[in-house]
Amino acid sequence: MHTFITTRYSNHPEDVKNYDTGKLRDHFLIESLFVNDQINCVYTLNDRLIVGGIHPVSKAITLETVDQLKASYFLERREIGIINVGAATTIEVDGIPYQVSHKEALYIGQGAKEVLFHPAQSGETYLYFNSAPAHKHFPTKKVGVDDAEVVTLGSLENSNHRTIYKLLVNSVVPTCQLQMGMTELKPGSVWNTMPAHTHDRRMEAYFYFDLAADQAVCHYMGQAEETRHIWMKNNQAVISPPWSIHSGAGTSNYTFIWGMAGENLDYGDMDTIAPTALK
Ligand SMILES: O=C[C@H](O)[C@@H](O)CC(=O)C(=O)O
Ligand SMILES: [Zn+2]
Repeated sequence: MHTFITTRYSNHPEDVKNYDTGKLRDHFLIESLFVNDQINCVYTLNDRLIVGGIHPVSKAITLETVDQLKASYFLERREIGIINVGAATTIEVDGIPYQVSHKEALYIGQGAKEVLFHPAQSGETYLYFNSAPAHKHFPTKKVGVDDAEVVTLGSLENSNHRTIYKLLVNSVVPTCQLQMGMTELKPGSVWNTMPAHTHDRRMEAYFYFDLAADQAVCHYMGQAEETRHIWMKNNQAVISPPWSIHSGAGTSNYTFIWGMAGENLDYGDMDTIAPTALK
């Protein structure tokens, strides 16, 4: 057994108003994703997304089923999206090897029985994943940065100049409900997802990486008129309930992975909030 998983419950926004720093962090922050030869994950009851990290070092490790699923194998009733944030490696899906390089994604559809994560030949493998319930099979597909739908948003003047790589979105790969991508902040830009938004139809998880060890990101959550913040370090993730904004400002630039599950597959379905409307 090399998989460790904890459950996080859903939260009512009226309740979250009363959370202090520790309680906010306990409910929403995922501090430790990468442990040698382990899969570490969180099962959130927000759309039942599983958020996790895979770090094979001395041996190949499999995607094991977990008690939360009551399924004979992990992907029996689920789909998964994996993004490599470390050195190039091989992921085997029912015996078929996929080479996944740094910042490339692999979508694996419902029904794949054996998924094997190999350690990198050179360098270290860090794989970040999101998995959502799925009741239909779609083919496994590797998506590189060249296959992504790319948009550049913001400006250096507004400290939010960034490139959004939509990797696992329905124009690139068919999925049941999962959408994932990666946003890179340009040097000198620190704000992500500003103007902020909510999408009550879908929850979201953010994973911050490529952040220097001595720098931090202040992640904002909550309803627009009642925001809270969580200070985060490199390689940490945070859960955003459907009713919450999700935005951050770093003490330097960084990259992050966003992943969503819920009601529709329309990336553009967002209710934008003007910066002046935030409280
Ligand atoms: O619902 C979409 C997600 O929140 C992100 O794609 C937003 C983002 O990467 C950004 O604006 O920087
Ligand atoms: Zn969003």
